Amino acid sequence: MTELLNIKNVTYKLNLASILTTVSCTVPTGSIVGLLGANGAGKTTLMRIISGIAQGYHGSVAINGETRAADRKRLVSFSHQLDGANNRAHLGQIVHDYQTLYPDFDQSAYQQLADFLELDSKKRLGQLSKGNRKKFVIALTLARQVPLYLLDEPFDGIDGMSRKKIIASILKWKPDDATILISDHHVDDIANLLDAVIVLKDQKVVATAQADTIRQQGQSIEDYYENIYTGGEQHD
Ligand SMILES: Nc1ncnc2c1ncn2[C@@H]1O[C@H](COP(=O)(O)OP(=O)(O)OP(=O)(O)O)[C@@H](O)[C@H]1O
Repeated sequence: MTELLNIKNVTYKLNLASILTTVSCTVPTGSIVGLLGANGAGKTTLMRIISGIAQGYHGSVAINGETRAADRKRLVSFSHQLDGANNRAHLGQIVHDYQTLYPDFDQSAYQQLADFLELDSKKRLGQLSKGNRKKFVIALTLARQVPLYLLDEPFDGIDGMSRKKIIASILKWKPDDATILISDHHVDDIANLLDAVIVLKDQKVVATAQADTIRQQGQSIEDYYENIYTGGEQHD
């Protein structure tokens, strides 16, 4: 399997505080990889670095061999939470803005996802419930046609049935060569989706494993994560 993402010795500080220390890992093309870790472990920060948003780190990040942040930005769709977006804007307007901003935005893919997730484009952003806002973010993120998707806690605040629906939408939509890095606190929610896991703890990657290897050892991914969380480092 070819490597889509290759992170080598990434170290990152913010206001003199260490956030990530010599983080190294790889993600194969076409895989769905869980980025697991407790609150504050650095998952969002690592995604911000991968996507080219966070600057000033040491080490290297390559997506399809591209290491410059400006080049990586074109190759990644990151699930921004629309924090800066105008709450009075209609969803249709925001979709239009995405089309203008991202030439790789696929309107028909968006429409399929939006229909499946029952999003109403006539609603204003501020009228959406927390869960529906998350669904909107997922549809916008997955509608871009890029090699790498970064989904940062896509299910936070979403009810169980909607979670199932979003997971179904990811599986239904996913082209074979699309690669997804997904973070979530509820490991059991995403366990069935995953081909591999990367665990962050104390600023470092403390474990990497193939999901099949974990299952062959008779463990659930949730148990594996709990063992790492309470124990030490483990690598395939
Ligand atoms: N702007 C900032 N200034 C200083 N420290 C920050 C800043 N943003 C994040 N941090 C710190 O960086 C660390 C990693 O944060 P990050 O949001 O990446 O973790 P996370 O694993 O995504 O956490 P969560 O699961 O709670 O979302 C935390 O200790 C956090 O307090």
